Amino acid sequence: MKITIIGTGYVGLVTGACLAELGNDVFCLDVDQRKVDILNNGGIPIHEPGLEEVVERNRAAGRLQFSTDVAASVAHGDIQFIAVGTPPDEDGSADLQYVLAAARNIGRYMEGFKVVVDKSTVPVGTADRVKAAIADELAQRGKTELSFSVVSNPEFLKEGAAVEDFMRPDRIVIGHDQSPEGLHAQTLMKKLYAPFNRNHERTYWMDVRSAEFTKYAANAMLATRISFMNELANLADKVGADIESVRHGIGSDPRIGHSFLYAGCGYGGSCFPKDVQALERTARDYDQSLLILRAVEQVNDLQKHVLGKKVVARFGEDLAGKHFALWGLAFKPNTDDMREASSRVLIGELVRRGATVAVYDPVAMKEASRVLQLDFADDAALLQRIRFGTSPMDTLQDADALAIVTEWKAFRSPDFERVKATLKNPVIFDGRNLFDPQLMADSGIEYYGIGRSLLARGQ
Ligand SMILES: NC(=O)C1=CN([C@@H]2O[C@H](COP(=O)(O)OP(=O)(O)OC[C@H]3O[C@@H](n4cnc5c(N)ncnc54)[C@H](O)[C@@H]3O)[C@@H](O)[C@H]2O)C=CC1
Ligand SMILES: O=C(O)[C@H]1O[C@H](OP(=O)(O)OP(=O)(O)OC[C@H]2O[C@@H](n3ccc(=O)[nH]c3=O)[C@H](O)[C@@H]2O)[C@H](O)[C@@H](O)[C@@H]1O
Repeated sequence: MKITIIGTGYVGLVTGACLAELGNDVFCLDVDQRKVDILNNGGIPIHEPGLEEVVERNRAAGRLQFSTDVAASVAHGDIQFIAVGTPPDEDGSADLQYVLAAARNIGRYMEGFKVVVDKSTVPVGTADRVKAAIADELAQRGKTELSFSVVSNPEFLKEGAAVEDFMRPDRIVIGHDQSPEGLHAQTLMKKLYAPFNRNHERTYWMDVRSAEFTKYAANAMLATRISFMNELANLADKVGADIESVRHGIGSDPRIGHSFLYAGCGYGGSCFPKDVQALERTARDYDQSLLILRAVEQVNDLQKHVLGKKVVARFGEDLAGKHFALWGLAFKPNTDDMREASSRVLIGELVRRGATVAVYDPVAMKEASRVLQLDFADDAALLQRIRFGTSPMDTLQDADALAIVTEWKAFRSPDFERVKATLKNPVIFDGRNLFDPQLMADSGIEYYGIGRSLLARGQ
């Protein structure tokens, strides 16, 4: 099938590459000439495991092309995926300017029937606005006889496992209407997704608004589980319980399940923070408040300070003259994405209190350097307090303590004797609960996890 993907970011590039891998003829459009140049020169603008190979293979086979040519992109695909960003506006709502610009472009150039698929995460009712934008452009061209259908097909992939998630989806949610165009769109979407599930056992067909809502409901539920566990972990620290034991204890109930119950130093990324906010904003537009989600957001904002608080409790408010090692910068492992990463909050807190830090991340160093320059644009002196290390061990030199923010595999089994010998004080603040507190105690390391009180072990 001939497919156009509008927006070649995380979602657009993965969607385009994976659909090309299944034999489709895919045209990826982006307004960012730099991105398109990188892709056309055999590079890849993001770090995503396995993606480069899929892109390269399909580009070489002529099934995947990248361009900034809007007219050609509209002419190419019978199905036009909109996968542009929907960042938060100042009031927390999703900023739809990129989605609507993409829609207008389709209306401006289309010459035959198109299925327009909203893959971006968009508030309930956006499909109607996309439809109106396209219809408006067609009216301006005097081409109202041209027909199209707008379908909602939200994406559930996770960064760091995006190719795998796209190729082996738990579910495919498709919202369409019951008009003749909507039913034709359903037929085309069925054909497109047939290789993922021949009998469509994983596809959930629904109306457009429910599909749009499903995406926010999923992210809000996942964020809720995390904030719930984080709040309990903070209490576990006080009452002397171990949140890891509690996690196993509750996760074994199939009604609860084991996934997404890891306490830590807060959730980050481009989606949970913005989607929780956007759903709250939608509720407000309808004079309803989502009390739970407001709490989820507040708990997360506080949780990003939890490591900083533990550092202050151990070393005091004034950290001048103190030096810390920090492992992990990206918001999660296997990505270089720094959006809303907890590391940024901790680094800010340490350097503002006068400390210096040496940081290391297996893949996010370049992106971190770019982002931290923006974070400290108003106070370049603070930026001088950050050193980018060459390895995890390198950061430990002269450090008073180690803080871990991202659970990269490479951090899971360090040589603890060496860690202890290199640090000035054998102190670890572990924001992702990588280590066993008992093992740490036995190794003579002063260990601060999240909700892993040693009291629980009678220490
Ligand atoms: N990143 C993720 O893991 C996931 C993201 N989503 C959602 O997917 C959407 C896209 O997210 P990302 O891929 O992360 O964003 P991104 O920021 O990585 O990529 C968006 C791309 O769209 C391009 N763009 C903007 N306006 C354009 C236009 N008019 N025409 C062509 N290209 C245009 C930008 O230059 C950029 O390259 C968002 O709504 C997000 O919430 C959904 C599931 C997972
Ligand atoms: O809409 C989106 O963009 C995507 O958002 C999340 O994916 P992503 O943000 O890539 O990463 P997650 O693995 O969900 O992690 C998000 C954050 O939660 C944190 N987290 C995750 C799980 C957990 O148990 N505890 C926890 O603190 C992670 O450290 C990370 O900071 C969802 O998992 C995807 O299904 C969704 O498609």
